[in-house]
Amino acid sequence: MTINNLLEELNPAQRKAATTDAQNTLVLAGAGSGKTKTIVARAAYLIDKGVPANEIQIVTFTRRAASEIVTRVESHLGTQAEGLRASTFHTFCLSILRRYPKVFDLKGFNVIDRDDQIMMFKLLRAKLEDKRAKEAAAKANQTSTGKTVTFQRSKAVPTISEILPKPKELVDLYSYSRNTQISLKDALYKQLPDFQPAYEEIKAVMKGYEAQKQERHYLDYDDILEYVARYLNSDDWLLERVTENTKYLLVDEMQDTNPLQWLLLQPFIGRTQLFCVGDDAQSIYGFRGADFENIHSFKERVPDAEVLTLDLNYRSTQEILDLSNWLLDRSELDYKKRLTAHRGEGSKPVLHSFGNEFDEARFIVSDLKKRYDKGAPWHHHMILLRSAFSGRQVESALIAANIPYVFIGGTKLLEAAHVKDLISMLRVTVNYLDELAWIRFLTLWDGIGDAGAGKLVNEFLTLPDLNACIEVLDKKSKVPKPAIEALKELAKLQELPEKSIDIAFDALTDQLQKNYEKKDWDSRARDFDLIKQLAMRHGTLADFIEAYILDPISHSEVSKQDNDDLVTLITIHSAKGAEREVCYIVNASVGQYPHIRAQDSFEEVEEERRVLYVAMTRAKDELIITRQNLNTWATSRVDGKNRTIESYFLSDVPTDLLANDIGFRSFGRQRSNFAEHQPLRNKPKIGIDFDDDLDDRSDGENSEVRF
Ligand SMILES: Nc1ncnc2c1ncn2[C@@H]1O[C@H](COP(=O)(O)OP(=O)(O)OP(=O)(O)O)[C@@H](O)[C@H]1O
Repeated sequence: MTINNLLEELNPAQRKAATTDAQNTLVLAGAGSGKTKTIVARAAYLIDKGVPANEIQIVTFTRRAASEIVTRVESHLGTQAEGLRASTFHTFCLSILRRYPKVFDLKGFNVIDRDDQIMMFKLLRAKLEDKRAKEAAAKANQTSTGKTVTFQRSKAVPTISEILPKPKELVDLYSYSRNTQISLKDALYKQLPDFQPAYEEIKAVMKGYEAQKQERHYLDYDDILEYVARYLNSDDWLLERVTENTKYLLVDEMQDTNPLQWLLLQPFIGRTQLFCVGDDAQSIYGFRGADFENIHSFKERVPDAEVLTLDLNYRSTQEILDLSNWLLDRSELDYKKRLTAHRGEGSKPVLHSFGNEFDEARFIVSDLKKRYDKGAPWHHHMILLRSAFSGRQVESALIAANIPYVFIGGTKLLEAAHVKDLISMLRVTVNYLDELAWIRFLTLWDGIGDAGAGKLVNEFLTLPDLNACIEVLDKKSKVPKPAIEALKELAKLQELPEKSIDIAFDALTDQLQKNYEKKDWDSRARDFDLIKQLAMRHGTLADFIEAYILDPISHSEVSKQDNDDLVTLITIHSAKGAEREVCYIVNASVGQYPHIRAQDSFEEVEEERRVLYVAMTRAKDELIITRQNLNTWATSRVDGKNRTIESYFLSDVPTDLLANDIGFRSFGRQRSNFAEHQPLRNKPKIGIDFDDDLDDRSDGENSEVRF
């Protein structure tokens, strides 16, 4: 296909965007308005105009989106598109870190993932606990030897686990602080206000975490971005090198970028043509720090920026868009959006209410079956969920009814415990200083506990290489001989990742089977074939490990065959870009949209509105919304800033927007009184603590969380 054919496929607004001469452009693209098509056309247009493909960098949020864009450009331009780069923010930054290691003074680092971080925080908490216990004992000792003894009932000193957030929460807090570029104190205030009294302890743990990362040459996800962002902002040599290879930067899903990502994009302004595409109404990652302002203030932040809008929707019928538009219209935020359906009219959405989740699941299954019996394939149907957990009832109903389905949005394949066990064995062979991988690997074996593993690892850290560690293992540990032999073999074999997986699997299988005996080992074992398929795509073991630590692929992404006829069960956060003929939004009940936990914050409620909007706009022909336990519902109220906070988005949907007469009925079983269910935790007001707002890191040296 020629570029002219491709451009002819676009509507005038899309064409204007794809062929713009503006130095910087923001394309505000409504749901289903052809965002991907426009980015593909933009890249193809630039290449056709003579821009070398390798001067164009496309940045997306998922590896899947990146490879889809490249494949589509290649299908239009063939070899002319060779060298076009599309990657996630993290992979883009990692390639810069790898290319200019001297600039960052980062020879030989290891990327650690969330699980590794959680493990580190666990260990650090334990260390702090130990220290406090020792201090308390020393104090008690002092008192008992003192001259005056007062017989007072002393209050028990709270333990660290009582006063500190859980390791997972600490990881999220740490990451939030870095991604939003706010101080730890502010992040704590926003994310975990109940833990503010433990600020000093939290700070100590975080400092310990950073010291340990440095010592062990670990980089976490946020380091990867922050190193590159800070150095690009301060090292002109680096900026020149990077921008001479990146004359055009195309950014997808701009609404999901956060302040750290903005910091990364900033130095490109003026040196690179920026072409950013996004939809503010689909911004649903605020909880991870995504910042609306990256879109709303684009024009002020980027000189001479041209802002274009795409609002002709190709996906859905007008009735589906009418309901989606209504939902946005009710917001006090101005999304300046009114989607119009290119396809014209169709059928109105329906809203069904049920007494409980079992009836709701039964309805969905029977509705699916009816449609299938009438000739609709399973893959025309998508069931949208709030969270993986909230889908359990529907999932078991699908299983019981023998309906084939794929689940997207659950645990990622490379995050599953048994897979990480195997990867830990491979990781130590890539880098023998990888303490976390050693601990995971060693504690897999019978007879090796945390303490024993810790001792061995401390010794490994003083040794010159992997072979020396293997010798120590052989002499001093309970790791069985075959596993030690396997490690030796793996040490020599770094360029055949799929073979390495076989060797590691053979060495570990008996022990893993034992460890996962009661946890569905047979289905877990099948995952290793999938891992091999992934590994085959990589030239070295190190490459494979790094790629999938950065962006763990989901189980279904690997196992799904294109010709499988399956219903899609998906979390809304995974459903961006997805579309199906028939979509079910499950459990759109009171307390779910907006979620009850969000109901005392205007910003969070608005994000919830956008979650529901993303879900609605996935449907092409039919939108079926189901809910439970509808008895009474609270109406809107007003927050401190006189903004309306809605307590239930669907409390008064105009009946003419729906096909059925929903009639608010109460349902027999499980009656609930909504008023009793509102927790309304007293979150403190959000504001900046200027005392803590250090902003003196212009030298690019320090890529750490601010205290
Ligand atoms: N100009 C066009 N002519 C015909 N179909 C189009 C055109 N532009 C987009 N489409 C179709 O509209 C649908 C939505 O496009 P696309 O997936 O690119 O939208 P999107 O803006 O990325 O959507 P969302 O942000 O909601 O995921 C696709 O099926 C696409 O082929």
